[in-house]
Amino acid sequence: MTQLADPHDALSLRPLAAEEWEPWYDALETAFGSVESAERRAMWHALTEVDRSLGVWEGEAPVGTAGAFSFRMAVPGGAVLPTAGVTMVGVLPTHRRRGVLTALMRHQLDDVHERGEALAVLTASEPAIYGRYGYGLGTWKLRVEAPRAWVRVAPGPEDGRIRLRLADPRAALAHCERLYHELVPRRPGMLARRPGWERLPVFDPPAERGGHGPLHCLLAEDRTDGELLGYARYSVAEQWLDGGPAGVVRVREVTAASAAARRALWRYLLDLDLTETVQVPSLPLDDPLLHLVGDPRRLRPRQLDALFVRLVEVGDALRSRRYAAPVDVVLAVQDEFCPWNTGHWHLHSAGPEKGAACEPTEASAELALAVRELGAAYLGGTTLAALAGAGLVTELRPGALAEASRAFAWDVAPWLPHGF
Ligand SMILES: CC(=O)SCCNC(=O)CCNC(=O)[C@H](O)C(C)(C)COP(=O)(O)OP(=O)(O)OC[C@H]1O[C@@H](n2cnc3c(N)ncnc32)[C@H](O)[C@@H]1OP(=O)(O)O
Repeated sequence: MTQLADPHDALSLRPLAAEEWEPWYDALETAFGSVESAERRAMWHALTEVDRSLGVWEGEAPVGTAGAFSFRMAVPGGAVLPTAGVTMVGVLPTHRRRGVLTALMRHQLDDVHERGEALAVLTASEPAIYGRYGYGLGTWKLRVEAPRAWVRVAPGPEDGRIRLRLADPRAALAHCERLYHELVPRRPGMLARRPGWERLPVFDPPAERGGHGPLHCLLAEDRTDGELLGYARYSVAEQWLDGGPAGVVRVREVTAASAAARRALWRYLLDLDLTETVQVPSLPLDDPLLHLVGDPRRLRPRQLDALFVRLVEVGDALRSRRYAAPVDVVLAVQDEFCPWNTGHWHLHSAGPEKGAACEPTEASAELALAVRELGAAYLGGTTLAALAGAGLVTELRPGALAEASRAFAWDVAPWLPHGF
């Protein structure tokens, strides 16, 4: 147990005990000002890793919460690394701005470090909160809302091979999860789902449908041998206006292993009878849908922040990914919250086919940046050059910025497949 330095309260920080979960989660809901459906609460209860859950307590009452999931996340080059997925962070309105969150983050990052996880990630309720703890914005997402009348996918040459079939989402789940897992290493930011997490993509309690019908699962299979080449999950809200039918399609996920399967899935989703609008809450910035439709402007894409990334162990993290181009650079890293990372790091790699080395060094720095900026650039979705343009990375040896920026960038945009 850790006492918090607060002149007025007797606040202590300690891990959660399993039987304290209900009041602990009540405190989290109060912090968010929301009440979840019984089904969602039960799902998060089942997924909570109690030994990674922290509370700040005033006597017996929880006033602050934070948890972590033991994820495995894909990084550039295809390695899938142990990663702490920070979650369930909340402080009661009565106890805000007294350092409760900072105490939770301190304890949590020390714990992540001791566990040997080089990375921590989170999605932020407000992006301004987590930079002070070293989290940088590492992935973005596109939100799309397409008027069906204007957006079409043209047929392609190999479409005859694809057979589309509707299936019960739960019955088809194991089949779809196999394909999902095959594709995880190909896109940085993808999360390999641990046992239990497969319920998330088909989670569909009636209380949360908001006027939509049940979730559907559409399978794209090879007509000749039945091999699963892609799937989509979506729901439809029926709606009738004076002018006629105006249903809304909400696409939760499109996963495809081939261009033909992807085209067939999108052609179906963008041309459902009685619907007028197709909403897609999250797509990668480089999603092929942008190139499949004749008029991408009509998709009305909006770019939003998604995953924040923190390098907890700079050397391990930088060694574990691949680099798009040869790089040999000394980084001066500043990390006030996790000072073991502060110092000069010599990063070198011969390019994407080779591994990388990253060791502490006494050599002169060539590029200076805070750990938050390394987190932002780590998955390859934000360039060091862009960060330097904002004054957040300083070039100390001419040419070092262009060299490192080319190496850190990646040709597949990182993307977080689901919230947590
Ligand atoms: C991963 C996730 O779960 S994200 C969910 C986060 N939770 C929520 O948004 C729920 C509603 N909000 C809350 O519960 C709380 O206000 C929290 C958790 C955001 C902050 O908790 P607090 O205990 O008040 O934070 P704490 O007092 O430790 O503040 C630390 C610093 O962060 C700053 N800060 C806190 N909240 C915010 C915010 N929402 N926006 C910007 N800065 C903030 C504080 O001003 C303080 O800055 P300083 O170090 O310069 O003085």
